[in-house]
This record gives sequence, C-alpha cells and structure tokens, in this order.
Amino acid sequence: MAPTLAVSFNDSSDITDFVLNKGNGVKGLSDMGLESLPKQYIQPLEERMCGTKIMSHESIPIIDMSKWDDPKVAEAICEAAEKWGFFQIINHGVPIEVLENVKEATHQFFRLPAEEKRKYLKEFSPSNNVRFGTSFSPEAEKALEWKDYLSLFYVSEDEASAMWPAVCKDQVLEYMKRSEIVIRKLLDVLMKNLNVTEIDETKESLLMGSKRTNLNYYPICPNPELTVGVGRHSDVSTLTFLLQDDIGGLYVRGNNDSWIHVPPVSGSIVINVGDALQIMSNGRYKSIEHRVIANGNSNRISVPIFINPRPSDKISPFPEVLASGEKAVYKEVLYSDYVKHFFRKAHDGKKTIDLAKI
Ligand SMILES: COc1cc(/C=C/C(=O)SCCNC(=O)CCNC(=O)[C@H](O)C(C)(C)COP(=O)(O)OP(=O)(O)OC[C@H]2O[C@@H](n3cnc4c(N)ncnc43)[C@H](O)[C@@H]2OP(=O)(O)O)ccc1O
Ligand SMILES: O=C(O)CCC(=O)C(=O)O
Ligand SMILES: [Fe+2]
Repeated sequence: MAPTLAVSFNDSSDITDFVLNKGNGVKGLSDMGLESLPKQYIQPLEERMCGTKIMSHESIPIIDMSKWDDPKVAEAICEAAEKWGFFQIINHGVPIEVLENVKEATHQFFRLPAEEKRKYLKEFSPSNNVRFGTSFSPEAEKALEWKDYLSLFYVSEDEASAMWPAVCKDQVLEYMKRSEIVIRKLLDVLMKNLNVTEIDETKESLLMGSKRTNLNYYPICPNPELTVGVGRHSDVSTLTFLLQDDIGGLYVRGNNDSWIHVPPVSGSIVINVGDALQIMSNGRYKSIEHRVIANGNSNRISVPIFINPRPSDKISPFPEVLASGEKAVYKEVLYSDYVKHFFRKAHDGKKTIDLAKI
C-alpha cells in the first residue's frame, strides 16, 4: 500500500513550490508515493524513449587500464574519444572503497530532511560553489526533468571543508583526489595524439583548470515512460569522469538516430568527451549526446566529476592541431560565457556548441 500523503496539492503551482522552493525535490514527490506523474514532468513525445531505436547489441568500448604503458591502451583511448566520445575504464586505480563511499555519501545527502537540503538552494546557499537543485534549468524548461542534484564547484580543500555539506564532503574530496591521477593520464594520452607534447601551465588550466562534482539522484518515478531523468545533452566539460551505480539507464547517441545503453560494470568509470575538448581539438574528439531515463522500480544515483577549463579561460582550437594547415571550425569563446549559455536554456542536444562554430 502507498504511504499516506502528508501533503496534498491543489494546483500545479503547489507542486512547483513543494519541489523547487521548499527543497523537497522530486525525491519528496517520490517518497510520498505519488501515483501519477504531475503534468509539469510530461515530456513531449519526441523526447521520450518510446519509439526510439535502441541498439541492444552495441556497446561503447571498455578499456582495461591495468597495463597502462602498453601503447595499445593509449591507442584504444584515442580511438574511443574520436569515434565514440564515450568509453568505460576498468582497473583504473581508484580504490573500490573510495567509489563505494562516495555512492553511500550521495544517498546520505539525499536522505537529509528537506529543511537541511533547502539550505543549499541557490537563494540560501552559504556559497555560490554549493548548489542543491532539481531538474536542469527549471526557469527555462517547458517540461521538467525527474532528477535532483547537489553541485559542488571545487575551489580548495579549505573552502570545501568549510562550505560543503558535512555528510558528503570528505567522501567527495577523496573521490576527486584519487581520480585526478587517472584524469591526468587520460589527458596526457589524448594530447600526445594531437601533437601536444607538453602540458604547460596554460594548457593545464585549459584542460583541467576547474572541477565540479555533481551528486545526481533519480528517484523512483510513477510514470517513467512519460518523462526523462536527464534530457538529451552533451557536457560542456573537457572530460567527464562518471561513476554510476548498478541500476542502469544512461544512453548514448549512436548512428542513424539510434541510442546505446551504457551498462553498469562493477568498479568501472564512464569517461566522456565534453564540448570544451571538442572545441580545443577542432572536432577531432567528439562530445556525444546522452540522456538518462527515469525508472519506475529503483532509485538511481550517479556522480560525475566535470573537468573543465577555468571560467576565465578563452578556449579555441589548439595551435598544434592547426599547425598542418587544418582550418579552425571553432572560434575563441570565454569559457564562463559558454557555460552560462548552456545553463540558461533547457537541454537541447548538441546545440550549445553552435555558440563557438565559425
Ligand atoms: C545540473 O544538471 C546538469 C549539469 C550538467 C553539467 C555539465 C557540465 O559539464 S558542468 C561543467 C560546468 N562548468 C563549470 O562549472 C566551469 C566553471 N564554472 C563557471 O564557469 C561558473 O561557475 C558558471 C557556471 C558560469 C557560473 O557563473 P557565475 O558567473 O557565478 O553565474 P551564476 O549566476 O552563478 O550562474 C549563471 C547561470 O548558470 C546557472 N548555473 C550555474 N551553476 C549551475 C549549476 N551547477 N547547476 C545548474 N545551473 C547552474 C545559474 O542558475 C545561472 O542561471 P540564471 O538563469 O540564474 O542566470 C549536465 C547535465 C545536467 O543535467
Ligand atoms: O546519470 C548519469 O548517468 C549521467 C548524468 C549526466 O549526463 C550529467 O550529469 O551530465
Ligand atoms: Fe552529461
């Protein structure tokens, strides 16, 4: 039997208030045992999964990083970034315990009462670097997405210790610290393949000058087929380092309008190319559209680390890539302008990158 409803809604503005302003998020709706999806969450037919072509026999590459020095590993990484924009890594060196701890900390944060989580809404958060929210860009969206999140922009250990929620800060910091070695290795390999032989201070800033970790929570949804967890988008990062749990539901755009599932692989990390790297590589590495479905039976979490340029960096194709006479297909853009452009509209596939196209 569904639990008794502690809150009842008279109209749709009550739901918006409950979810967005009171800090209950969609988890609050789900926990109430809501029997049907509120109309704000009903996505247009073309954004739903039904009727789309799913390539169940295809899968993105899984790359074993244990033999790191083997040139075949480097080759596989570069090929995956060029062809797929998405791959999974196993035996990457981040201890399983660190991954398990950050997943548990994510559950702990979302289990907090709404009054606690509400303290991190944009209007109340003690820091602009800590933000609890729901959907993606609710003011800009015609239909909302069935997801809550906590977004943590990394400035320093001290700032994080002072400002990030106590239930998850140590676990997220450890996860970010342990992932850094892997991220550097990946970027090293990807850069060598572009004839960028040295990652100096300027390049280091452009490739990995800022980091943001999101804790994503997708609660059980009463009508998952009518909505989305996350709509079609490409990330605006250089690379995204994504930990998912064992539920599944992430899909990547394949050829000819098809979609390919990214199956949970125990201990693995999903890596994807973001728009910033597509721009800096002049299109050699591709940021691929992806989306997450809603689930009717299980709560799902994921923990992406977005590795980005600094907000004050100007990004454009690297000179090394254009040295052989290749024509630039992207112009220079200020990275913070690019990110603001992304956040000020609803998810819209690959459209953000049009801002940088020549
Ligand atoms: C949330 O669901 C998501 C998220 C994603 C994210 C994918 C990524 O690739 S994130 C990588 C983002 N890059 C960075 O964080 C780079 C460094 N940061 C910056 O450049 C700046 O912090 C900034 C993001 C540009 C914010 O600049 P600031 O000048 O401080 O301006 P604000 O007023 O704070 O924000 C501008 C505008 O963006 C909205 N916004 C900012 N941060 C977030 C956030 N973490 N989550 C959601 N929205 C955010 C903010 O509300 C402002 O909009 P207004 O309409 O209020 O003006 C992928 C998929 C998902 O589903
Ligand atoms: O939850 C996932 O698996 C992916 C989430 C995502 O695409 C994002 O946060 O950018
Ligand atoms: Fe994403």
